[in-house]
Amino acid sequence: MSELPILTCYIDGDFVNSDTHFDNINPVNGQAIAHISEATPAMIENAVASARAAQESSWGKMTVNKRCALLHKVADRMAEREEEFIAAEIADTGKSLFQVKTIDIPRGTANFRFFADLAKFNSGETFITDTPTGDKALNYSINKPLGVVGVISPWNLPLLLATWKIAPAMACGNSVILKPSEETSSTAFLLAQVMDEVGIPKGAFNLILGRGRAVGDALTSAKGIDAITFTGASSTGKQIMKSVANSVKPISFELGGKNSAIVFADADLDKAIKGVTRSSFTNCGQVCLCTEKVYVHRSIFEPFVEGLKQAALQIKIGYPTDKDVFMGPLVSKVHQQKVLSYYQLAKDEGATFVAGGGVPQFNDERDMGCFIEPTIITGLSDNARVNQEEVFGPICHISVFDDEDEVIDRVNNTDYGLAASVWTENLSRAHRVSPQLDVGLVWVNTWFLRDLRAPFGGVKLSGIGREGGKHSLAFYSEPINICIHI
Ligand SMILES: NC(=O)c1ccc[n+]([C@@H]2O[C@H](COP(=O)([O-])OP(=O)(O)OC[C@H]3O[C@@H](n4cnc5c(N)ncnc54)[C@H](O)[C@@H]3O)[C@@H](O)[C@H]2O)c1
Ligand SMILES: O=C/C=C/C=C(\O)C(=O)O
Repeated sequence: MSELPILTCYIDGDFVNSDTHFDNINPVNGQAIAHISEATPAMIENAVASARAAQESSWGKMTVNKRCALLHKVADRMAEREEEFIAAEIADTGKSLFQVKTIDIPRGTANFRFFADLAKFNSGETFITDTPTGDKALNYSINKPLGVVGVISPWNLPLLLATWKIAPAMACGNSVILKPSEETSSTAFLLAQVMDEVGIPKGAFNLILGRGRAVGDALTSAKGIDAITFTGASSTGKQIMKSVANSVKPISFELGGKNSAIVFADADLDKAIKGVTRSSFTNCGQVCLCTEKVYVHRSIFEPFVEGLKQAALQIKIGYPTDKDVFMGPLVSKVHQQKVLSYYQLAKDEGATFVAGGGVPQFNDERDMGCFIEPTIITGLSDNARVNQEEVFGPICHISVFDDEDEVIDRVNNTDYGLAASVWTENLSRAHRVSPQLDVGLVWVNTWFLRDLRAPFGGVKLSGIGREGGKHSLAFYSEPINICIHI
């Protein structure tokens, strides 16, 4: 084995290596930066047994105040090790230092702090009941943990999305087994170190590393898993549904999207151009909320297209830690080839390329990486494959529209239903249009502005259920109603 570090699993309070490894690749230059130890079936079984034991004793029986105090300590320790988390997230994903410092890592700690506070208010309901015989009964409910929760997270916002599930699950008294994406194991491994350093009881948090089909599938089909919370592609969600079907357990799905931005004639044009630049190209377009379809009113179509083109051409692509870099590489060679295949499909479908369409040349090690140009296209129908399928890369298609009802119908013409953004200075229009969009999240004159108390999730192929605030507490709890005849 080379001198590269080995990222191991964390099971029953121990860091456990296996004899199966695969390389962790830096997408900036295609170089291996670590070996990942892939969990074996026996290790997964041990993780489930350990999680069950902890949930039935040390962790599940701990008072909510003590549990939440420990989760605040996790956040404290993550903050102390912030620089390591930043470096690890960049090494795995290639995303810009700006984004990692302002979004990914701060939300990792914020997720723990938010739910460590909120879980103390995870209260039940009480009813005084008039009985048919004229006396009374007291109905009250209490919230119990689900038990052992399998957490499966994606590679695009690795720490943010893993802790968005782990924090409420653990705050509600569940034990968790985290299976992060095989592309991005590093911050999950650091999180396991933090859990260990803080003294989270063994088994309350377990980490199993490895590939989706092998390890993820084993986790979802394992006996002793009481619920699955998953964020990832809709196609994977379908696989997981089949895998858990025989056991009938709660599932929380945050899946794919094919999100639109609508720019009305009365929009603030500069604000809309800046906003759609962010919503199309942030994280190299690898955010489930990113805009891949832009609908612009005919009266401002030309100036908008030109403005977005200039904004795209000014995007600095390069090393994640270089000054002013907005876009690093895509997460992997496989994903780069997938996105480039959609660029080719757009060409084949007859799109006009307003900007981008290829791979930037650096004439250095970065040419071995997974870089790609931010791309703007026009001229395709709404039913073109590029306009129906999720690309999950830095590309958007701009279409012209004439009236409100038309554009609402066109935005809803998709099997997905995650997010949309509406750009208008007309208050009535904002409130009239937003509820008509078949999505879970609408932003007006902004994008990806988050309140952790708000419901987060999608409809149709974009998911099942909501995360955030009381919605997370509800998913990770089992309400029990108790009726006392007075
Ligand atoms: N709705 C949201 O909040 C949200 C957030 C981020 C990403 N996503 C979606 O995720 C996708 C990109 O992420 P990705 O490529 O990591 O998704 P993915 O579905 O390929 O993988 C997600 C996770 O599932 C695991 N996995 C893969 N196959 C599995 C199986 N058969 N059983 C169990 N686990 C399995 C992977 O190892 C990974 O940990 C995009 O479609 C994006 O839209 C959605
Ligand atoms: O790529 C998808 C991003 C999801 C973001 C969140 O779930 C969040 O901000 O809580």
